[in-house]
Amino acid sequence: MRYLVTGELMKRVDQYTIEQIGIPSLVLMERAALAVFKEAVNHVKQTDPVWVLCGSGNNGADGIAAARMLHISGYKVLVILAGKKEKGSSEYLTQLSIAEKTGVDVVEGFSFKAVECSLLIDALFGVGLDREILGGHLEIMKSITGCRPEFTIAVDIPSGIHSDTGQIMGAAIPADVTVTFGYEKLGTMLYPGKEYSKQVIVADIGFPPESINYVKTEYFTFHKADTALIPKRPAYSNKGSFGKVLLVAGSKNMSGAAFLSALAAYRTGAGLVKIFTVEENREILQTELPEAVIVSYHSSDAEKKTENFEQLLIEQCEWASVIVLGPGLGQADYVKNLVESVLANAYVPVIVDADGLNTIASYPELTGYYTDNIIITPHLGEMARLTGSAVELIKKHLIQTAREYADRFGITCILKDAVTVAALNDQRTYVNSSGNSSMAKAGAGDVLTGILAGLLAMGLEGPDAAALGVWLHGLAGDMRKKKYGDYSLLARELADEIDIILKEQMRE
Ligand SMILES: NC(=O)C1=CN([C@@H]2O[C@H](COP(=O)(O)OP(=O)(O)OC[C@H]3O[C@@H](n4cnc5c(N)ncnc54)[C@H](O)[C@@H]3O)[C@@H](O)[C@H]2O)[C@@H](O)CC1
Ligand SMILES: [K+]
Repeated sequence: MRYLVTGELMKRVDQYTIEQIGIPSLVLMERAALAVFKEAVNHVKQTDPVWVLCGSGNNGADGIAAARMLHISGYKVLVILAGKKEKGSSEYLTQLSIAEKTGVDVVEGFSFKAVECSLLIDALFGVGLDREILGGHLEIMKSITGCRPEFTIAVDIPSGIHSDTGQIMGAAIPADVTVTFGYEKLGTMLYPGKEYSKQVIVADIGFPPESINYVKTEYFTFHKADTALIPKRPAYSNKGSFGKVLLVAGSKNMSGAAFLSALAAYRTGAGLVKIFTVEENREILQTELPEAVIVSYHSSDAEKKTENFEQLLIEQCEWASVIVLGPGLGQADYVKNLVESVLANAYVPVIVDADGLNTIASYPELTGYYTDNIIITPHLGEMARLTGSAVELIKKHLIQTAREYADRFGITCILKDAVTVAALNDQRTYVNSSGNSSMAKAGAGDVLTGILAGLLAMGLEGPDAAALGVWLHGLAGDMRKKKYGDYSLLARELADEIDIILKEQMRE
C-alpha cells in the first residue's frame, strides 16, 4: 500500500518531523535538494544551460539549494527568482544567502526572450499553492514555458497544480519528471495534475515512518505487491467455499452486460454465479456461459409485482452471498420494482451499477434502502444524475464528490473516471493508480462489477474488495495494453487477463 497526502497533511508531516522529532527543516531541505540534483544530472551535461525557477516559499528554497549543488558540481545554472525576496520564508532567505556566497548566478524576474534552456527546474510553488495564480507569477510562468525548455523537473509537484485536487490554479508548468518528497500528493495522482507530473519519483528525505501515522492519512493507493490481498484458495474446499454471486442483470436484447459481469466474477474466483434475468435472455446466456446458472422471470410479472415474482426474488436474495444489481437492466417501468425488491430483501453486500443507479437517481426515495453493505459504481454521468451536480464540477472534485455521497449514506462509492476513486465506508479513500485509456470501452464497467463480486464472494470485506477490485481491473487493462496496445481491447479480455494476474499471485 502507498500512502497519499493532501498539501495540508504533508505540511503536518513536515511539522511533526521538525518540531516533534527534531530533524531541522534545513536538513530535510538539503536531502530534498539532493534528490532533485541527482535527477537533474541524469538529464544534462555541465555545459547545458539549466534554469531554476524559484518562488519565495520553501519550494523555492529547495530549488535554490539544488541550484547551488549543480553550481558547485560545475553545471551552468541560473536561478530565476519570482515574487518578492522580502516576503521569502526563512529557509528561502538562508538558501539565497548561501547561493550568493557560493557564487550561483541569480536574477530577479525574467525579461530575456528566445534563449535556450536545456533543463528547467520548477520550484515556483509546492504544496503551499493555495489560490489562483495571477499577475507577475502568471506572467513569468508563461514566459518561461514559452521558451520551451527541453526537459523539466518539477520540485515536489508541478507549479500551478493544486496538491489536493490536481486542478490547474490558473496556469501550470508541465513536467517530464516530478521529484516529490516523502509521500505522493493527491494532486499528482488526479488529472490534470497526473498528466502535468508525468513520471513521479518519490524521494525519501528522512521523514520517520511514524510521521505518516501521526497525521493519519486516509488516502491510499496500491502497488503490485498488494495483489497478495487476494484471498487464498484452500485445497480443502468446494464451490460453496468461494461464495455465491447473484447477478440481477440484463433485459430484453441486452444480455452482454450480464455475461461480462458473470464471466469476470467466475474468473476472479467466485464459486457459483447465478444470473437472474428476463426469460428472453435465458438461451443466449446459457449458450455463452454455460457455467452460470440462469433463473429467469417475465418482465410483466415484475411489472405487476406478482406474488410469484416476489417469492422467486426473495429466494434468490437469500441464496446469494453477494449481489450485483443493475448491469443492462434498462429503464423500463418494471425495473423500479425489481431494484426496490432487491434492495429491500438483500442482507448481503450489494454492488449497484448502471441502470440500478439510474433507477435510484429517478426514484431518490430508494436511497432509503442504502446500508453499509452497499457499494455503488457510478461513472461521471451516473454520479451527476445521483447528485444533481454537473459532470464538469464532479470531474474537478472527484474525491470530494465521492466522499460526500458515501458519507451521507454510509455506503462505499466507487466513482469511475480516468482515475477512479473509491470513498470507502470505513473513511479511507482509495485513489487508483492502475489502468489506461484502452479501457474506455463499453462493457469495461460490467467487468469491474464482476471482479468486485468475485472478491466479495471469496470473503473480502466490502471496503477492501472495493479498492482491490478497482486496482485489479486497471492492472488487467495495463497488462492487455502491454501486449496489444491502446486501441483494440474488448471488455471480455479484461476478464481473461485476470487469470494471469491471479496465476502470478499464486506463484509469488
Ligand atoms: N522544511 C520544510 O517545511 C520542507 C519543505 N519542503 C518544500 O516546501 C514546500 C512547501 O513550502 P511552503 O509551505 O513554503 O509553500 P510553497 O513554497 O509551495 O509556496 C508558498 C508561498 O507561495 C505563496 N502562494 C501560494 N499561492 C500563491 C499564488 N497563487 N500566487 C502567489 N503566491 C502564492 C504563499 O503565500 C507562500 O508564500 C514543499 O512543496 C516542498 O517543496 C521540502 O523542502 C521538505 C522540507
Ligand atoms: K514546484
